[in-house]
Amino acid sequence: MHIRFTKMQGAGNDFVVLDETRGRLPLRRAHYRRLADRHFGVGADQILSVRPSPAPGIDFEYVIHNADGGQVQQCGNGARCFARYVRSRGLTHQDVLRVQTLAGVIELHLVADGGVRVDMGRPAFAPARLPFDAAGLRPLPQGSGEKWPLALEDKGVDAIFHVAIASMGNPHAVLLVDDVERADVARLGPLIEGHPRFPERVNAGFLQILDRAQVRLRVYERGAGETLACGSGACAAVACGIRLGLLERQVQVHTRGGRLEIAWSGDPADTVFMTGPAVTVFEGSIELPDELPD
Ligand SMILES: N[C@H](CCC[C@H](N)C(=O)O)C(=O)O
Repeated sequence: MHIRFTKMQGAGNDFVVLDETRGRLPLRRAHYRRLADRHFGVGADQILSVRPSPAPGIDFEYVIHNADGGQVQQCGNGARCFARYVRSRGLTHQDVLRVQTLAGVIELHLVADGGVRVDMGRPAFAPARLPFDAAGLRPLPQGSGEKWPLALEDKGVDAIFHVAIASMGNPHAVLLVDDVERADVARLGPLIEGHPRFPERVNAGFLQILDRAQVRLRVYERGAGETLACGSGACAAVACGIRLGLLERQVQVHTRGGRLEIAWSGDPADTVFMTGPAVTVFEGSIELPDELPD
Protein backbone atom coordinates (compact mmCIF):
# COMPACT_ATOMS: atom_id res chain seq x y z
CA MET A 1 0.00 0.00 0.00
CA HIS A 2 1.12 3.55 -0.78
CA ILE A 3 1.24 5.75 2.32
CA ARG A 4 1.70 9.53 2.26
CA PHE A 5 3.18 10.96 5.45
CA THR A 6 4.65 14.09 7.00
CA LYS A 7 7.86 13.90 9.05
CA MET A 8 7.87 16.26 12.06
CA GLN A 9 9.89 16.84 15.19
CA GLY A 10 9.36 18.54 18.53
CA ALA A 11 12.63 19.24 20.38
CA GLY A 12 14.21 16.41 18.39
CA ASN A 13 11.55 13.82 19.30
CA ASP A 14 10.58 12.75 15.80
CA PHE A 15 7.35 11.56 14.30
CA VAL A 16 5.69 10.19 11.18
CA VAL A 17 2.30 11.92 10.95
CA LEU A 18 -0.54 10.24 9.05
CA ASP A 19 -3.75 11.99 7.90
CA GLU A 20 -6.62 9.60 8.54
CA THR A 21 -9.33 12.27 8.53
CA ARG A 22 -10.78 10.89 5.27
CA GLY A 23 -10.58 7.22 6.21
CA ARG A 24 -8.65 4.80 8.39
CA LEU A 25 -5.46 3.31 6.93
CA PRO A 26 -5.32 -0.53 7.13
CA LEU A 27 -2.27 -0.52 9.40
CA ARG A 28 -1.39 -3.16 11.96
CA ARG A 29 1.33 -3.24 14.62
CA ALA A 30 3.94 -4.48 12.15
CA HIS A 31 3.19 -1.57 9.80
CA TYR A 32 3.69 1.01 12.58
CA ARG A 33 7.00 -0.71 13.41
CA ARG A 34 8.06 -0.61 9.79
CA LEU A 35 7.18 3.10 9.43
CA ALA A 36 9.28 3.86 12.51
CA ASP A 37 12.22 1.72 11.38
CA ARG A 38 15.21 3.97 10.62
CA HIS A 39 16.65 1.51 8.04
CA PHE A 40 13.70 -0.24 6.40
CA GLY A 41 11.08 2.48 6.86
CA VAL A 42 10.86 6.24 7.32
CA GLY A 43 12.30 6.39 10.85
CA ALA A 44 10.61 7.92 13.91
CA ASP A 45 10.19 7.64 17.67
CA GLN A 46 6.39 7.56 17.35
CA ILE A 47 3.71 7.40 14.64
CA LEU A 48 0.92 9.98 15.07
CA SER A 49 -2.48 9.46 13.43
CA VAL A 50 -4.90 12.34 12.87
CA ARG A 51 -8.45 11.05 12.94
CA PRO A 52 -11.86 12.78 12.76
CA SER A 53 -13.65 14.13 15.81
CA PRO A 54 -15.08 11.28 17.91
CA ALA A 55 -17.65 13.46 19.71
CA PRO A 56 -19.19 16.95 19.81
CA GLY A 57 -16.85 19.51 21.38
CA ILE A 58 -13.79 17.51 20.36
CA ASP A 59 -11.91 18.58 17.23
CA PHE A 60 -9.88 15.48 16.40
CA GLU A 61 -8.85 12.06 17.67
CA TYR A 62 -5.09 11.81 18.29
CA VAL A 63 -3.70 8.27 18.10
CA ILE A 64 -0.12 7.44 19.10
CA HIS A 65 1.98 4.34 18.36
CA ASN A 66 5.52 3.86 19.69
CA ALA A 67 8.35 2.73 17.42
CA ASP A 68 7.76 -0.83 18.70
CA GLY A 69 4.25 -0.65 17.25
CA GLY A 70 2.41 -0.47 20.58
CA GLN A 71 -0.41 2.05 20.96
CA VAL A 72 0.02 4.41 23.94
CA GLN A 73 -1.98 6.97 25.87
CA GLN A 74 -0.02 10.19 25.47
CA CYS A 75 2.78 11.95 23.59
CA GLY A 76 3.44 15.55 24.54
CA ASN A 77 5.95 16.53 21.85
CA GLY A 78 3.66 14.80 19.37
CA ALA A 79 0.69 16.86 20.57
CA ARG A 80 2.47 20.06 19.58
CA CYS A 81 3.32 18.65 16.14
CA PHE A 82 -0.29 17.43 15.80
CA ALA A 83 -1.58 20.98 16.34
CA ARG A 84 0.90 22.47 13.87
CA TYR A 85 0.06 19.74 11.33
CA VAL A 86 -3.74 20.13 11.31
CA ARG A 87 -3.43 23.90 11.10
CA SER A 88 -0.83 23.94 8.30
CA ARG A 89 -2.85 21.46 6.23
CA GLY A 90 -6.05 23.48 6.58
CA LEU A 91 -7.79 20.74 8.57
CA THR A 92 -8.71 23.47 11.05
CA HIS A 93 -8.51 27.26 11.33
CA GLN A 94 -8.82 27.28 15.13
CA ASP A 95 -6.05 28.50 17.46
CA VAL A 96 -7.27 26.25 20.26
CA LEU A 97 -7.92 22.56 19.69
CA ARG A 98 -9.41 19.86 21.91
CA VAL A 99 -8.19 16.42 20.96
CA GLN A 100 -9.09 12.98 22.27
CA THR A 101 -6.29 10.60 23.23
CA LEU A 102 -6.45 7.25 25.03
CA ALA A 103 -5.58 9.27 28.17
CA GLY A 104 -8.51 11.68 27.74
CA VAL A 105 -8.97 15.11 26.19
CA ILE A 106 -6.06 17.56 25.97
CA GLU A 107 -6.15 21.16 24.79
CA LEU A 108 -3.62 22.52 22.27
CA HIS A 109 -2.95 26.26 21.86
CA LEU A 110 -1.11 27.46 18.77
CA VAL A 111 1.06 30.43 19.77
CA ALA A 112 2.42 33.18 17.54
CA ASP A 113 6.13 32.20 17.51
CA GLY A 114 5.41 28.85 15.85
CA GLY A 115 5.40 27.05 19.17
CA VAL A 116 2.46 25.28 20.77
CA ARG A 117 1.24 25.33 24.39
CA VAL A 118 -0.43 22.13 25.55
CA ASP A 119 -2.65 21.58 28.58
CA MET A 120 -1.39 18.08 29.33
CA GLY A 121 -4.02 17.34 31.97
CA ARG A 122 -3.56 16.48 35.62
CA PRO A 123 -0.59 14.44 36.83
CA ALA A 124 -1.33 11.41 38.97
CA PHE A 125 1.05 9.93 41.54
CA ALA A 126 -0.78 6.96 43.04
CA PRO A 127 0.98 3.71 42.05
CA ALA A 128 -2.26 2.22 40.71
CA ARG A 129 -2.52 5.05 38.15
CA LEU A 130 0.68 4.10 36.33
CA PRO A 131 0.39 1.11 37.09
CA PHE A 132 3.23 0.46 39.55
CA ASP A 133 3.15 -2.57 41.85
CA ALA A 134 4.12 -1.06 45.21
CA ALA A 135 3.23 -4.17 47.24
CA GLY A 136 5.62 -4.58 50.16
CA LEU A 137 7.47 -1.33 49.37
CA ARG A 138 7.87 1.52 51.82
CA PRO A 139 8.19 4.89 50.04
CA LEU A 140 10.68 7.51 51.18
CA PRO A 141 8.60 10.64 51.88
CA GLN A 142 10.07 13.95 50.67
CA GLY A 143 8.27 17.30 50.50
CA SER A 144 4.67 16.48 49.57
CA GLY A 145 5.87 13.56 47.47
CA GLU A 146 7.82 10.37 47.79
CA LYS A 147 10.39 8.13 46.16
CA TRP A 148 9.96 4.41 45.73
CA PRO A 149 12.76 1.82 46.12
CA LEU A 150 13.34 -0.13 42.92
CA ALA A 151 15.68 -3.12 42.96
CA LEU A 152 17.54 -3.30 39.67
CA GLU A 153 19.30 -6.61 39.15
CA ASP A 154 22.21 -5.99 36.85
CA LYS A 155 25.12 -8.37 36.13
CA GLY A 156 24.03 -10.36 39.18
CA VAL A 157 24.19 -7.30 41.43
CA ASP A 158 20.98 -6.09 43.09
CA ALA A 159 21.14 -2.33 43.52
CA ILE A 160 18.34 -0.23 45.00
CA PHE A 161 17.43 2.98 43.14
CA HIS A 162 14.84 5.39 44.49
CA VAL A 163 12.48 6.73 41.80
CA ALA A 164 9.64 9.22 41.85
CA ILE A 165 6.64 8.10 39.77
CA ALA A 166 3.94 10.01 37.90
CA SER A 167 1.33 9.38 35.23
CA MET A 168 0.56 11.95 32.53
CA GLY A 169 -1.85 9.43 31.09
CA ASN A 170 1.27 7.41 30.32
CA PRO A 171 3.61 6.07 33.03
CA HIS A 172 6.90 7.70 34.12
CA ALA A 173 9.59 6.78 36.63
CA VAL A 174 12.05 9.60 37.44
CA LEU A 175 15.56 9.00 38.79
CA LEU A 176 17.44 12.03 40.16
CA VAL A 177 21.05 12.13 38.97
CA ASP A 178 23.98 14.52 39.56
CA ASP A 179 24.87 14.77 35.86
CA VAL A 180 22.62 13.54 33.03
CA GLU A 181 25.56 13.29 30.65
CA ARG A 182 27.28 10.83 33.00
CA ALA A 183 24.12 8.87 33.83
CA ASP A 184 24.24 5.30 32.52
CA VAL A 185 20.98 5.68 30.56
CA ALA A 186 21.85 2.89 28.13
CA ARG A 187 22.14 0.37 31.00
CA LEU A 188 19.63 1.62 33.55
CA GLY A 189 16.99 2.79 31.06
CA PRO A 190 16.00 -0.68 29.83
CA LEU A 191 16.20 -2.12 33.37
CA ILE A 192 13.69 0.47 34.60
CA GLU A 193 11.51 0.39 31.44
CA GLY A 194 11.01 -3.37 31.70
CA HIS A 195 10.98 -3.67 35.50
CA PRO A 196 8.34 -6.23 36.61
CA ARG A 197 6.85 -3.73 39.06
CA PHE A 198 5.65 -1.77 35.98
CA PRO A 199 3.22 -4.27 34.37
CA GLU A 200 2.70 -1.97 31.36
CA ARG A 201 6.40 -0.97 31.35
CA VAL A 202 7.41 2.67 31.98
CA ASN A 203 9.23 5.69 30.55
CA ALA A 204 12.48 6.16 32.52
CA GLY A 205 13.49 9.78 33.16
CA PHE A 206 16.96 10.87 34.37
CA LEU A 207 16.62 14.28 36.01
CA GLN A 208 19.42 16.69 36.94
CA ILE A 209 18.38 19.73 38.97
CA LEU A 210 20.41 22.79 37.91
CA ASP A 211 18.47 25.23 40.10
CA ARG A 212 14.84 25.59 41.24
CA ALA A 213 13.77 26.76 37.77
CA GLN A 214 16.08 24.82 35.43
CA VAL A 215 16.66 21.13 34.92
CA ARG A 216 18.30 18.79 32.43
CA LEU A 217 16.44 15.63 31.45
CA ARG A 218 17.16 12.50 29.46
CA VAL A 219 14.42 9.91 28.92
CA TYR A 220 14.69 6.29 27.94
CA GLU A 221 11.18 5.98 26.48
CA ARG A 222 8.91 2.95 26.73
CA GLY A 223 8.73 1.36 23.30
CA ALA A 224 11.23 3.71 21.67
CA GLY A 225 14.52 3.80 23.60
CA GLU A 226 16.30 7.04 24.47
CA THR A 227 14.79 9.97 22.56
CA LEU A 228 16.19 13.49 22.26
CA ALA A 229 13.22 14.79 24.24
CA CYS A 230 10.05 13.45 25.87
CA GLY A 231 7.24 15.96 26.43
CA SER A 232 5.12 13.91 28.83
CA GLY A 233 8.38 12.88 30.50
CA ALA A 234 9.29 16.54 31.02
CA CYS A 235 5.85 17.16 32.56
CA ALA A 236 6.18 14.11 34.82
CA ALA A 237 9.75 14.97 35.89
CA VAL A 238 8.86 18.58 36.77
CA ALA A 239 5.69 17.54 38.61
CA CYS A 240 7.73 15.03 40.65
CA GLY A 241 10.43 17.64 41.31
CA ILE A 242 7.84 20.17 42.53
CA ARG A 243 6.26 17.58 44.83
CA LEU A 244 9.67 16.64 46.22
CA GLY A 245 10.15 20.32 47.10
CA LEU A 246 13.04 20.77 44.63
CA LEU A 247 11.46 22.99 41.94
CA GLU A 248 9.40 26.15 41.47
CA ARG A 249 6.13 26.20 39.48
CA GLN A 250 7.69 27.28 36.17
CA VAL A 251 10.64 25.22 34.97
CA GLN A 252 12.84 25.21 31.88
CA VAL A 253 13.62 21.65 30.87
CA HIS A 254 16.83 21.32 28.84
CA THR A 255 16.80 18.14 26.76
CA ARG A 256 19.35 16.91 24.21
CA GLY A 257 16.97 18.01 21.46
CA GLY A 258 15.88 21.41 22.74
CA ARG A 259 14.14 23.31 25.54
CA LEU A 260 10.63 22.80 26.91
CA GLU A 261 8.78 25.12 29.33
CA ILE A 262 6.72 23.31 31.95
CA ALA A 263 4.33 24.97 34.42
CA TRP A 264 2.36 23.38 37.25
CA SER A 265 0.90 24.88 40.45
CA GLY A 266 1.74 21.86 42.58
CA ASP A 267 -1.95 21.21 43.23
CA PRO A 268 -2.90 17.76 41.89
CA ALA A 269 -6.30 19.24 40.91
CA ASP A 270 -4.47 21.55 38.46
CA THR A 271 -3.22 20.59 35.04
CA VAL A 272 0.35 20.72 33.73
CA PHE A 273 1.19 23.08 30.86
CA MET A 274 3.98 22.42 28.36
CA THR A 275 5.24 24.86 25.72
CA GLY A 276 7.73 24.01 23.02
CA PRO A 277 8.58 23.81 19.33
CA ALA A 278 6.86 21.87 16.53
CA VAL A 279 8.60 21.64 13.17
CA THR A 280 7.73 20.04 9.82
CA VAL A 281 10.86 18.38 8.40
CA PHE A 282 9.62 16.89 5.10
CA GLU A 283 6.68 15.31 3.27
CA GLY A 284 6.98 11.92 1.65
CA SER A 285 5.44 8.62 0.69
CA ILE A 286 6.35 5.00 1.25
CA GLU A 287 5.31 1.65 -0.25
CA LEU A 288 4.34 -0.76 2.56
CA PRO A 289 3.58 -4.47 2.00
CA ASP A 290 -0.12 -5.13 2.68
CA GLU A 291 0.96 -8.02 4.91
CA LEU A 292 3.91 -7.84 7.30
CA PRO A 293 4.85 -10.53 9.84
CA ASP A 294 4.11 -9.44 13.42
N1 LIG B 1 7.05 6.45 24.88
C1 LIG B 1 5.84 7.03 25.46
C2 LIG B 1 4.97 7.66 24.36
C3 LIG B 1 5.63 8.89 23.73
C4 LIG B 1 5.93 9.95 24.75
C5 LIG B 1 6.88 11.07 24.31
N2 LIG B 1 7.45 10.97 23.00
C6 LIG B 1 6.31 12.45 24.61
O1 LIG B 1 6.71 13.43 23.96
O2 LIG B 1 5.49 12.55 25.56
C7 LIG B 1 5.05 5.92 26.17
O3 LIG B 1 5.20 4.75 25.80
O4 LIG B 1 4.28 6.25 27.08
